[in-house]
Amino acid sequence: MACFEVIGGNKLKGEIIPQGAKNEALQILCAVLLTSEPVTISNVPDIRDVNKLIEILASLGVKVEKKDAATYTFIADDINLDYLKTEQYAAQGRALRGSVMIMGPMLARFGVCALPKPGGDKIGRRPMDTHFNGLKKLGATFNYDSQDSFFQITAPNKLKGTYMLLDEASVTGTANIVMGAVLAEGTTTIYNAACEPYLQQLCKMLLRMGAKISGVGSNLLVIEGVEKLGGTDHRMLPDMIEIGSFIGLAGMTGSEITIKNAQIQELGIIPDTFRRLGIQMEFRGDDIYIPAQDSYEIDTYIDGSILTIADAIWPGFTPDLISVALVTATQAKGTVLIHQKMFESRLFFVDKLIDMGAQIILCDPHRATVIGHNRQVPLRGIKMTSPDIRAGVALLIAALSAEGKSIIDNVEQIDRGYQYIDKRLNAIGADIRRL
Ligand SMILES: CC(=O)N[C@H]1[C@@H](OP(=O)(O)OP(=O)(O)OC[C@H]2O[C@@H](n3ccc(=O)[nH]c3=O)[C@H](O)[C@@H]2O)O[C@H](CO)[C@@H](O)[C@@H]1O
Ligand SMILES: C=C(OP(=O)(O)O)C(=O)O
Repeated sequence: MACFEVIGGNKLKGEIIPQGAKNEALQILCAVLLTSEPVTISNVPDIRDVNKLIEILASLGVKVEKKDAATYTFIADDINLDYLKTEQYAAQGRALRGSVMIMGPMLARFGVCALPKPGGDKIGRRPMDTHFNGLKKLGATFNYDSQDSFFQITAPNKLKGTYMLLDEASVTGTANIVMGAVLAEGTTTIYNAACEPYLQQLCKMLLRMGAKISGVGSNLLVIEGVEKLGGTDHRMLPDMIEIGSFIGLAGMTGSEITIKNAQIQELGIIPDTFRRLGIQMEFRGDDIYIPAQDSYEIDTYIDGSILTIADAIWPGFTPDLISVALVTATQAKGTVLIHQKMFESRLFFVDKLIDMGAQIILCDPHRATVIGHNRQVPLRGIKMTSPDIRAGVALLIAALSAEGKSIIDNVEQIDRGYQYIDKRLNAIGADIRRL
C-alpha cells in the first residue's frame, strides 16, 4: 500500500488543468459495447478505476488502441461472452463501481450479462435495485447467487421499451437503463431519471451514434429504440469533482490558483457553494481564478442563522464534494452544518480532522457541525489512512494546510480518481512524497 508524506504549510501558486471526468469516463467506456464500429474517446483520465474498466473491456474482446496519453479507440466487434464466467472477470469487476454499467449495453446487444457485486467506495449501502428493476421492466431477468455474490442477467428476447418511474434518480442506474433502452424495441420513458452533466454527455454521445433520445438534461427521458448504433468520437468533460477539490484546496491553503478550461457552465452550483464558504473566485473566460485569501468567512442564511451545506441529486450539490466542503470549513471564519444525505458512512473521516485539531461535532452519521478556526489555530500534521476517494482528498487538503508532517496511508483510494495528484500539486508548490 502506497502512502503520501506531506509537509504542510506551503502556499501554492499557479495554473492547474483538470483531468477528464472519472464518473463520465466510466459511463462512456461502457457505451463502446453498444456498437461494432470504432469509437474514439479523448480526455480519458489516467486513473486506477478507468484503467481497470479498460482492462475489463479488453478482456471482453474489445480492441483497444491507445492513440495518445488521453485518447483511445475501441472496437467492440468480437465480444467474448465466456469471459463473463471467469474468475478473472469476478476479480476485475469487483474492483470498481463503474463496471456495473456494462449490464445495459451487454443485455441490449447480446442478451446476457453477469455481474459480481460491485466494488467502489465503502461509504454505506449502495443499492442496485434501481438498475435491476429498470432492466427487468425492459424484459431482463436476473438471479443473485449470495454464495459467490454474483448476479446472472439474461434477456432471451430483445429488450422491449416501456414506461418506468425510477424509485430513485440513480446515476449509474439511469445510465444502465438508457444504454439498454437505446437498442430496445419500441419506446422507453424514464421518469425520475438522473440528469447530471455526465449523463447528458452519455446521451449526447448516444445521439451521435444514431440513438433517438429526447429530454436530455431533464428527469424525463424518452428513448425510441433503434436497430443498430454506429461509431463516433467523444471528448470527456473536465472532472467537476476535481475542480471543486482544487477550489477547496486553494481556499484552505490560502493559495492563488487558476483552474484552466473548467467548462464553468457545466459546474452547476459547485462554485456558488464554495463562495458561500467564503472562497472568492473570478471567472476569467473559462478559467476559474482563486486569489490568495488570508481569511474567508462562511455565509449565513438571510436571517442570520447557521448555513447548511447538503448534498442532493443534480442540479443539487454533489455528494462527492461534501467531504471537501467540510474540510474547507475547518479554517474558515464561522460555522456550518454539513449534511451528507445520500451516503451513511462518508463522514466518519472527521475523526482524523479532529485529531489534527479541527473543531467538528459529528452529530450523527449524516451530519457534522464545523466551527471554523479562522486560521487562528492551524491543523497539525498526523498519520492517517484514506478511507475513501473523496475523504482521501479532503485529508490531503488538510495535510497540505497543516503545520508539520502528515502521512496518509492507502492513497490507492485517491489514485482511483485523481490523476498524478502528487506530481500535479508539487508542480505548483506542494510538498508531497509518494512512499
Ligand atoms: C461511478 C459513479 O458514477 N459513481 C457516482 C454515482 O454512484 P451511483 O450511481 O452508484 O449512486 P446512485 O446515484 O445510485 O446513488 C447514490 C446514493 O444516493 C442514494 N440516493 C440516490 C438518489 C436519490 O434520489 N436518493 C437517494 O437517496 C442512493 O440510495 C445511494 O446511496 O452517483 C453518486 C451520486 O451522485 C456518486 O456519489 C458516485 O460517485
Ligand atoms: C463514490 C465515488 O466513486 P465510486 O462510485 O466509483 O465508488 C466517487 O467518485 O466519489
